[in-house]
Amino acid sequence: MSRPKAVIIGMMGAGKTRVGREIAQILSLPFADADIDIEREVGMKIPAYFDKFGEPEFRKVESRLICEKLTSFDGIFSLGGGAPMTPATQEALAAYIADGGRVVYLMADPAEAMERANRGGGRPMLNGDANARWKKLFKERDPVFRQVANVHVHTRGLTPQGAAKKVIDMVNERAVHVTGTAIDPYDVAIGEGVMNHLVDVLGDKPVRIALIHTQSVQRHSDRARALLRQGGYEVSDIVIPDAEAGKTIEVANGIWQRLGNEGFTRSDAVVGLGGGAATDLAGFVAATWMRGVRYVNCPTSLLAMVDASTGGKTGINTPQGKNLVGSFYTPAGVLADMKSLATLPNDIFIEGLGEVAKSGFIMDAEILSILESHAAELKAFDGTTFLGTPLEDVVAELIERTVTVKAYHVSSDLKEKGLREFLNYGHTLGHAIEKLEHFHWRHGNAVAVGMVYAAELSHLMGYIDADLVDYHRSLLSSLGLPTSWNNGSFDDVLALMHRDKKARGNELRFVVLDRVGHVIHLDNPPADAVREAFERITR
Ligand SMILES: NC(=O)c1ccc[n+]([C@@H]2O[C@H](COP(=O)([O-])OP(=O)(O)OC[C@H]3O[C@@H](n4cnc5c(N)ncnc54)[C@H](O)[C@@H]3O)[C@@H](O)[C@H]2O)c1
Ligand SMILES: O=C(O)C(=O)C[C@@H](O)[C@H](O)[C@H](O)COP(=O)(O)O
Repeated sequence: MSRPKAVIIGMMGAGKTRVGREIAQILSLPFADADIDIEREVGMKIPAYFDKFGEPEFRKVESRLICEKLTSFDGIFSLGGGAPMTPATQEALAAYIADGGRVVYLMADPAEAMERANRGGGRPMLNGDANARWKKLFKERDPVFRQVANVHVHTRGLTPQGAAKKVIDMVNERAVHVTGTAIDPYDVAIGEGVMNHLVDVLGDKPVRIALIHTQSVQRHSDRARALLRQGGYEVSDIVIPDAEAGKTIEVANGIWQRLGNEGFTRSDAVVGLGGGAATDLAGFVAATWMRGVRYVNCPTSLLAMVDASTGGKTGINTPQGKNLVGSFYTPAGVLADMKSLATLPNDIFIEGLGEVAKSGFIMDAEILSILESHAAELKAFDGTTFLGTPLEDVVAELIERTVTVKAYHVSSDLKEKGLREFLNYGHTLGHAIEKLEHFHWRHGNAVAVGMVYAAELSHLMGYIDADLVDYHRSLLSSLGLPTSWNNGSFDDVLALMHRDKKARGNELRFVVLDRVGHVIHLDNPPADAVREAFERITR
């Protein structure tokens, strides 16, 4: 079955046909325009068809033709302005995206688009006061287009060739579209240079941007700040303490004070740049300032790319435990720029593999195969020589797959009522270890030990065999991750596991495997199994 390389949607006058043709030419692919195909099929011009049969009939023909083409045409396919408003077309586009397709929303400057739309003439939807009609349609269609497309390309000031090149770059990037109940859809873009989309993702509403980052990623924050200033924003550069020391109420309070003093309003925005601790804190500030402002994450560690920056869990630690205060608040976009990994130390890269392996264990067994096949190279990761090597593509695929697992769990359960809890595999013990180690143990390392613990518990409960427990140990240690911990008492661990967010009342709740790629809840397991599994990870 063929499918288009890209489908272009946008308002009348956005340049869908012109830019679409350019893209097709650059890529040596065929180009199709739905409006031209319709005219060919019905044997008359669209305005005449509208006059004779009316819009509903036109939409039926249009939708049928688009649905056919989405599974039979392998070029660049441009749709008519109103096409994505038809529910059947929306469903077909969603299926196309689910199959890896790229629906590109060409976002032209409204004045330029109106001018072009008027110039062309012959548009039945613009009869009467054309500009007023265009604006009205824009108001109706823009939110739908944003929802329907998984690639948003701003073209203001670009020539058709420039816009075509931008679309090609964005279509060739890896991206995971996060959508679902209670989520304003957004993309996680993965690739070298994706940070360049920062201004596009923030949009033109914010005047001020709080760029929140740690000192350790200064090289990347300098780049972000330059991009933001070029984009015309006033940038407040906010440096926070490194790692978990940044995830505190005192740090958040300091930032709230700055935002207040610097006149941040509800239409201003936050950019979180750094490891997971920085993006958790930045998201928390964005969620709480004026009860919520737009934010974009630029994760710079592997762990932040695959996990922390996506999904909308934001938060801080308290003396009582990890991530106990926070909110579910989704970003407007995530830019996982592979260039950031060039400065990432080896041990912090390896830590990130803990959450990657977790996603393999709970859902995508292909992740485990990739980890197995490349364990030695991954373990030897060296950021300074990494870019441009075959390993970069392996890592990009691991990021895309892991984010896809996360997006799946988050899409129907943003607020973690059930399904999302599966992402917490290994975290019940993991968080307890982090706390007892005063956060000197890295999160991904603690989760690795936590997964071995959960596997032992599952085995003791009869869900999995000893081989699968051994496989946890051998895979994780081949990547350089720890599989045991022996620096605290069972009673302390148990007390902390009772404070885990999955616990209910006095009952412990765990996430355990019943086979590779499949997880279940384990509620209130017998006390002796909980203790015995702990004994087994201390050896
Ligand atoms: N919100 C979520 O869903 C979620 C998911 C997973 C983890 N987390 C949180 O994320 C945190 C762990 O994230 P982490 O592992 O990234 O730790 P981290 O944020 O502490 O970063 C680790 C260290 O690496 C440095 N660093 C990051 N990127 C770098 C780069 N490119 N070059 C040089 N140094 C760099 C950081 O400054 C820090 O010193 C924990 O607080 C965890 O609770 C949140
Ligand atoms: O997104 C989720 O949901 C997760 O559980 C992902 C975890 O990998 C992540 O470590 C998260 O921060 C844990 O959240 P918490 O609610 O257990 O604090």
